[in-house]
Amino acid sequence: MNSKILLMLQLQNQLNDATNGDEWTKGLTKNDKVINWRRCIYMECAEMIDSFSWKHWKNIYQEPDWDNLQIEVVDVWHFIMSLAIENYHQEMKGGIEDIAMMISDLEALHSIENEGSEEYALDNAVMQKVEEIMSLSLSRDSLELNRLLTDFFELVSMSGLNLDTLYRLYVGKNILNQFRQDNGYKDGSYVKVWGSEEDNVVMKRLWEENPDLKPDALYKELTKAYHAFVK
Ligand SMILES: O=c1ccn([C@H]2C[C@H](O)[C@@H](COP(=O)(O)OP(=O)(O)OP(=O)(O)O)O2)c(=O)[nH]1
Repeated sequence: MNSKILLMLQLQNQLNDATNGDEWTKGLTKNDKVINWRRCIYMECAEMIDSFSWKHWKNIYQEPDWDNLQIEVVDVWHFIMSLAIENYHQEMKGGIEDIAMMISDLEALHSIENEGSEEYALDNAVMQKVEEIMSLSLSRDSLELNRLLTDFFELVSMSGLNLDTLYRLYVGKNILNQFRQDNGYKDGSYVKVWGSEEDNVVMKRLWEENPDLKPDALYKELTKAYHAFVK
């Protein structure tokens, strides 16, 4: 079984427990808000498309924002794992280990494990892949989890990521999401821009500057950086 996949699923489960309460797999948060992971996926997909200058009438020569695309890919990954955990729970197919095992057998995972992609695909090909993920999540048919995961891993590769870089960015964003929840994200008191930078950018920099940092230490660094700007 792929250990990185298992760890990411465990971290996602913990983040969702902390954000939504322990019973989130039933489809409701502890505040009785309906959870719709498919909607989360297609809305993040729309944000992904915005990383490209897709409007044929505006800023037509602007280069794609690949850094932003990668962050959105990682956001969608949070939601795809959540949907998989919910689906396995609701259809009594098993728990996190079972999902990790199923994912470990996917051909598309092997291709991002082996070849480290550092190349970006052509803009239109990436947008088409994003739209495939969008249409699978918009569909009212029963969930095609294998297809969704396969399309997602293909997108990972097309965005210049591989399993190692996805893993590292995912752990960083997961910690930031937890940090946001602990600092008033739900009630709106959280401040997203720290000085002149967005929290996502600060997290990415701290994480990239210190490759040996452990997730707990990243959380502490975020706390320091936040309190330097936000009292
Ligand atoms: O139950 C939840 C709810 C959210 N998320 C994560 C997924 C994603 O990483 C992030 C999305 O939250 P939001 O849309 O508020 O933030 P964002 O898209 O990261 O904001 P921005 O792009 O402005 O940084 O929160 C979860 O993991 N579980």
